[in-house]
Amino acid sequence: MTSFDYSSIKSNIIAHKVESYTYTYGTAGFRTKAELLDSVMYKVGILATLRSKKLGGATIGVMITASHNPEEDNGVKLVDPRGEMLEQSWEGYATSLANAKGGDALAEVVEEIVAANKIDTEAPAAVIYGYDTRPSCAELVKCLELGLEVSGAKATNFGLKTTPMLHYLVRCINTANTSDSYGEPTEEGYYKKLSEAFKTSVKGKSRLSPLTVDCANGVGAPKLREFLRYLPEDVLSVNIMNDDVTSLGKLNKDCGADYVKTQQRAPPGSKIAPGSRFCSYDGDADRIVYYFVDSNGTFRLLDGDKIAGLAAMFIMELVHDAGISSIKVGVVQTAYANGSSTNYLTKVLNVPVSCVSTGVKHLHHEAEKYDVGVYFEANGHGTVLFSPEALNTIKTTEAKTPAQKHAIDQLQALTELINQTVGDAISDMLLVETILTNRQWTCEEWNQAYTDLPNRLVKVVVKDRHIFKTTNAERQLVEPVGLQGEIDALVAKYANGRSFVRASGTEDAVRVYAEASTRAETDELASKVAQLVYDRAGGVGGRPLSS
Ligand SMILES: CC(=O)N[C@H]1[C@@H](OP(=O)(O)O)O[C@H](CO)[C@@H](O)[C@@H]1O
Ligand SMILES: [Mg+2]
Repeated sequence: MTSFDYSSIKSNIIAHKVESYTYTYGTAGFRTKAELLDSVMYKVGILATLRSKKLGGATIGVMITASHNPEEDNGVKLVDPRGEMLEQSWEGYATSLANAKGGDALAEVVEEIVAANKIDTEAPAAVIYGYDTRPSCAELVKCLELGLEVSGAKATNFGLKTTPMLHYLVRCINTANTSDSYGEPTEEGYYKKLSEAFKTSVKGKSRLSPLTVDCANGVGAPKLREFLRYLPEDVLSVNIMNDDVTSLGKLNKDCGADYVKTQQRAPPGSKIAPGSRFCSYDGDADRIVYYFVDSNGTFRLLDGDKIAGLAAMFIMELVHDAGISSIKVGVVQTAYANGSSTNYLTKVLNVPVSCVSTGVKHLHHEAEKYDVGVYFEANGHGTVLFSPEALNTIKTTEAKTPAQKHAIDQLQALTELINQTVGDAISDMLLVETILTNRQWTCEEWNQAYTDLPNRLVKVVVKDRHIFKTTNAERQLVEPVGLQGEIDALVAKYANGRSFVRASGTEDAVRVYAEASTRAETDELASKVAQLVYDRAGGVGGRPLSS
C-alpha cells in the first residue's frame, strides 16, 4: 500500500477529454458517455479514499455502472459504510473534484476537502469496487485503480457485480464480527442468505407457475443464473430471457425494466400470453417491474407502486398475526406514484404514506423513520427497511400460539430475504414471489388491489431547466413565478386530475406528469400542461404534443 501522496496525485491526473464539459454528481452519481469518464474515475478513487479515511478506515464501495442507460454510457457511484448512498454533503466534493482541471487545481480541491473534514491523510483507507457488463468498464476500472493507488487505499476488486450486491458487500464487511453482522461478505454469502430465507418463507406452499425474467442483457443475467443454483427447481421456477451480455449493443436495448415501464409493453420477442408471469430487471439489477396479459390479451403492468402495496399489505398482516402492536409500517412514495396507489394505501390499508422528492436516497432516508418502511419509486426501485428496534422485537417476541409463531418466523425470514441496503431486483423478486406463493395468487389477483389511473409522462426541452424550483416534495412550482397557478387552473377542469412539473435530475429536460380519470382526459391534460411550460418557460425545438 502506498501512502497519500500529493505529488503523485498531481502528476498522475488524467486529462479531461472535453475541456468544456461540466460533471455533476447527481441522483445517480456521475453518469454520461463512457469516453468522458476516465478523468472522473481517477478522482472518484481519490474521493473514496478520503471518505474512508474520514470514517476511521471503514470500507467504502465504488460501483461502475450506468444502470438502464444505453450501452455507450457509463457511470459511477459511491457507497457509504452501511451500504447506503454517499452522504449528500459529500456530493459537492465529488462534483468539485470531477471538474478540477490540471494537477494544481486537483490538489487544491483535495486540500479543501481534507481541511474541511479534518482528515488525517495518513489514516488507513479501504475501498472495494465492482462493475457491470458494459464494454467500457475495463478501461474505467484502470483509471479508478490509479486514483486509489495514489491516495493510498487498500483496494479490493470484487469484479462483475449487480449494484445491490456491491451495497450488500460493503455493509457485510463493515458489520463483520459485530452484533448486527449483515452476512458473509462474499457473493456466495449473498446467494446463501437470500435462498435460505426464501426457502423458509415459502415452506409448505405449492410452487407457483414459472416466472420469466427479462435481464435486460445485463449483469442480472449471469448473477440470477448463479443464484438459481442455490434454489431447487421445485421451490422457484425461473426462465431467463435477454441474457446476452457478450454481443455488443444489446444492453437495455428494447428490453429491461425501464423499457417496459415507459413503453407499457413487454419486450419484443417475449412469448407473453394469458396465464404467464413476467418481470424485467434493469441493466444493473436494482430495479424490477412485473407484468402479465389478462384474459382479454391486455398488457398489465405491476410497477413499483403495486409492489409497495403488496409488500405493505403482507407485512402489516404478519405484524398483526404476530401480535406485535409496537411495530408500525409506513410507505414512502414520490409524486410519480399513481394516485390510485396512494388512495389504496391510505384508505384501504390505512397505512401512513410520505411523499418525498425523486431519487432513491430521499425515499431511503424517509423510510428509516418508520419501524418498517416500505419504499418504492413507481419505476420499480425500492426495498423495505426494518429499524434496529423492529428487528430486535421480531427476534425476541415469544409466540403464544402456532399461528403467532408462523407469523414471527415469516417476518424473521423477510428481514433476511430483503436487501435492506438498497433496491435489489433479485431480492425484490423473491419478496413478490414469497407473497404470491403464500397467497397462492396469480398476477391478476395481485393486480386487483386497485386500478391505476391513466397517466402520462412528457419531456419538455427548455432553454434552462434550472429555473424550475419546486416545493412540497416537488409537487408544486415556486418558480417560474405564476406558472403553478396556471397549472392548477388546468388541473381543476379534470375529474381526478393531477399534474406537476419538475426539472429532471438526470436529463436536460423538464418532466410533466399528468393523470386523470380517462385516457383521453389524461392525454389532454398532459399536452396542455406541457405546452404551457413550453410557452412560458423558454421551450426549445418543436412544441410538445401539438396536434
Ligand atoms: C420520473 C422518473 O422515473 N425519474 C427517475 C430519474 O430521475 P429524474 O430526476 O426524473 O431524471 O432517474 C432517477 C435515477 O435513476 C430515478 O431515481 C427517478 O425515478
Ligand atoms: Mg439501476
